Amino acid sequence: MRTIEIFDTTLRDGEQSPGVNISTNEKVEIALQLEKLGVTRIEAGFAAASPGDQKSVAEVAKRVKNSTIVSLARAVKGDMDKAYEALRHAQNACLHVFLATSPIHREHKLRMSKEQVLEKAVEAVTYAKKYFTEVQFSAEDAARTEIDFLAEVVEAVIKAGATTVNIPDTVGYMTPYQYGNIFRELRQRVPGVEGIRLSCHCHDDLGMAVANSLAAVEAGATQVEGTINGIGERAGNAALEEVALALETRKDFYEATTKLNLKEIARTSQLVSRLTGMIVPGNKAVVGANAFAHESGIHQDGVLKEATTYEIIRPESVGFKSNKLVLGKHSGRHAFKEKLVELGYHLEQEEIDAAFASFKELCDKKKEISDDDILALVDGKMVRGTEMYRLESVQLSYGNLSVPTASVRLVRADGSTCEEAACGNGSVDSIYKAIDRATGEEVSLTDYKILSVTQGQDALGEVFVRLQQGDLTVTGRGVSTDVLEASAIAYVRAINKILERRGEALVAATS
Ligand SMILES: CC(=O)SCCNC(=O)CCNC(=O)[C@H](O)C(C)(C)COP(=O)(O)OP(=O)(O)OC[C@H]1O[C@@H](n2cnc3c(N)ncnc32)[C@H](O)[C@@H]1OP(=O)(O)O
Ligand SMILES: CC(C)C(=O)C(=O)O
Ligand SMILES: [Mg+2]
Repeated sequence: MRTIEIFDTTLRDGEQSPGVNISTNEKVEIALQLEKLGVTRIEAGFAAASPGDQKSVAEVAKRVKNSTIVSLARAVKGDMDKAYEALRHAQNACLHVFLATSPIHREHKLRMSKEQVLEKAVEAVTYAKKYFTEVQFSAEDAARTEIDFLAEVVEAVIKAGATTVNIPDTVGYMTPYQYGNIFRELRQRVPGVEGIRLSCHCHDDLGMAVANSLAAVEAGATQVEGTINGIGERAGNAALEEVALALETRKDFYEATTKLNLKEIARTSQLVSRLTGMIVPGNKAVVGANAFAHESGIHQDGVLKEATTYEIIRPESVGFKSNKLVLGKHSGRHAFKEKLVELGYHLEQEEIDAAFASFKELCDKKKEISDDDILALVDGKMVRGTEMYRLESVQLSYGNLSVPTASVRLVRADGSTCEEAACGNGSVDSIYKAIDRATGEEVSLTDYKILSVTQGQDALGEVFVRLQQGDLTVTGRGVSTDVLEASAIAYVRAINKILERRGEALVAATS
């Protein structure tokens, strides 16, 4: 049985999903969960992309001990230097340098000849090897590259010291048969290929990312790259949970498996979904809400008699399990903390205390507290850096014949308060106009979603907003039993993120 290594790029390619942007603290939270899931490599970001990305890679590198931390870099010395700086504290680090090799990219994007691409790839790997033992080279758009040239590049970068060579299907163009053949050819023709990791990286433009990754494994790939829930640029990347479950469930066929702790899959998927705002569709394989639900009578009858009639994966094997701890009004801090650990959180005492206080408040409003309630609560209370504003109160005057008017009171990081009122086209609009006035920020609301986190009349509502200010796009999430309060919390959080990006929150807190 071969062991396939898992390279997770949720924090890099996953964050390239349009509209997604994850703060440093959120990235650390996801990375710690990925470490628990047992991924071999975590691509924490693209350090040269922005100071924020460099900081995120560095923070993840400091906190994660059992997975190798990777930063992406172009074949540019400045990019590699920034990656080196960010990865200095990692227990195990890997530089991931890429350069496109396909004719389309060579001609139109890089404007380089084959010879120049070959020379630059070798030069980049040689430079990276001065600082890193582990260097991964990716031939971007490898799948649309002439096979002779691709083999030449792979051979040259191996000679220059690359320890992993990745063959991405950057634009999701391949069929499984074609993609597998590339790996077969490279295995046959490239000297030295048996001594390195050969990696696949698939995109889902034609819905074949997972099938292509599995075809690569069949043809000799030793590492699979992808993201949790398949998030990523355009249609996304190969969903790692699907790859892992396909290998596990069909190891009779693939004769390969991963070292993932599969029981952590549900938790990881939920965490990534919450922190990115990318909602997992109900029918999504492995982690969708319906993945283990049976609707029709004949199926229900079969499952009641013997689960394997209609279930090829046991829900418990991927971490969908029944509650062991039932929390309520009479629970104390120990049980609460235990529940947080069970749900996959690694919170500081300050964060636990804040979440526990809200939990007790919620107990007075709700009879039963479900895991989803706790997840929503904790997520809302996670301390994410210095927050410039906190919503203290929101009041609304509304009637079907009058103009809605809202007043809000915000508390600044230094303890001072600001209060404003405004009219709007609807309740939410008036709240948002009042917050704009109180903060003095001009932003555009580009997305607004309401979800019910839990069920019943006393359900928690979750609001997700996306705001734009100039080039900045941020998201915010708020949870409350009242959707208008949740709307206000989400909006204030998004504004805090804008301020954090502009560096103002930090200045305000330290001045
Ligand atoms: C397939 C992938 O997922 S690749 C990763 C994609 N991810 C990202 O691009 C996110 C992060 N990117 C960024 O923040 C920015 O693009 C930066 C900071 C890297 C570069 O920004 P800018 O200097 O403004 O350049 P811009 O993005 O407009 O253009 C990219 C430049 O890099 C060049 N380039 C692209 N890939 C590579 C590479 N692998 N090695 C060297 N140069 C490259 C392009 O040809 C272009 O060069 P040019 O300016 O001489 O025409
Ligand atoms: C940077 C590379 C590996 C990439 O994401 C791609 O080619 O899709
Ligand atoms: Mg990619």
